[in-house]
Amino acid sequence: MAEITRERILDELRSIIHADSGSDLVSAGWVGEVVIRDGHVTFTLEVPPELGPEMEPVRAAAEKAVHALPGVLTATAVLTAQRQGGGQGGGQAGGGAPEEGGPRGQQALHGKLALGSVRHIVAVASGKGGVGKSTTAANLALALSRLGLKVGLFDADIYGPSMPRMLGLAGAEPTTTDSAILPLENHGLKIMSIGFMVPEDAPVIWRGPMVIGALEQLLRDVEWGELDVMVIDMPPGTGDTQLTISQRVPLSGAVIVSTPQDIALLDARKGLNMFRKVEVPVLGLIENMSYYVCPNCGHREELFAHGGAKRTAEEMDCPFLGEIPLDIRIRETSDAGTPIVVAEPDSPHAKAYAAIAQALKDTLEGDDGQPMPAITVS
Ligand SMILES: Nc1ncnc2c1ncn2[C@@H]1O[C@H](COP(=O)(O)OP(=O)(O)OP(=O)(O)O)[C@@H](O)[C@H]1O
Repeated sequence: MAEITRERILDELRSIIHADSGSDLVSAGWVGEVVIRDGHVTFTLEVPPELGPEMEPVRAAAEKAVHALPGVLTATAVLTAQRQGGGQGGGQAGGGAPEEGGPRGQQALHGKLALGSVRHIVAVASGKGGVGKSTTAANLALALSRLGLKVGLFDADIYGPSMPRMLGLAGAEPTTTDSAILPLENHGLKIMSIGFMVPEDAPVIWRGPMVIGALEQLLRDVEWGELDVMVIDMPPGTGDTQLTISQRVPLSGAVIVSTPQDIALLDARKGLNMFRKVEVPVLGLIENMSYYVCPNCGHREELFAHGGAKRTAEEMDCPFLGEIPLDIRIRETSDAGTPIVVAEPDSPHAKAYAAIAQALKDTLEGDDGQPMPAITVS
């Protein structure tokens, strides 16, 4: 089978001419990201915003041309609007404040999404993958629900959406009406995940603008109804995608999950700085896999220099929300689709999540117990 390369695709796109300007797509500088994976090609066309509406036929022609290349199994072209001043660019969250319009991938995304009937939106984030962010997000959402709040959980972890499995909804599909997608419901939560919409192996080929477009569409089109809190399980890391979500979604604040090890804490600091840069309040740090208690003898072992997150929180002048032990029941219950907060509500682990949920609720509602208005950042 012929090898598909970026060059081969660009060559093909040079044959597509935009009639008005007489320029081909590559020379015009409109071809953005090109992702090739096992014969599946996805690319973005980043065009000046004023051309947007008339570019659909060009997009379709480009998609068809690339699809026709030998060895290409599927081709997807995504149209997105250039930021002011050019179509190319990029940058990482750590690389300075985003300029007007932000880094690549958020060009068409000025302003915040309006999620009118959702009172507070809280992002659960981590500087790196595998620290237990999704497990924490699920249990925290469930613990908030057990405090009497109406809670939604939005799984934005496009690189590995785990909520369908973790919340007992693997294989489920959301219902759609003419104008909206209805969230699924289980364990008292309203749940939406990118994992309900795409085949399991698809998310990894989505990058930058594609990710943002898909997430925006989901957030906008899902009929959440009235919610006290929406918990967003963020994609791990601190790159453009995370930054754009933080800028586009009217977050009340963010919670950062870290393990106690130094390296994870370094990443947690990056996460903290990312949210601060875009003026999203960091509501606190949670230390996951903090310690281990032997179920037989009750001996407590601090495997990874427990307490690192608390120290980091102090150093970075951010609240410390609490610690969750490393325990096989936390993993087993999540794997089985009924997280520990629901499966074993009286266990010390469920109580640890409950305490964090209470602290979070208090912060969101203000010290006097009165609901405070959602913080939005313009
Ligand atoms: N406190 C804990 N005790 C035991 N196992 C845990 C705990 N927290 C998470 N795990 C397990 O660790 C693994 C990774 O957790 P999880 O998927 O929540 O991480 P994550 O940070 O969301 O990862 P990613 O963002 O990379 O998808 C899972 O198998 C989960 O069950």
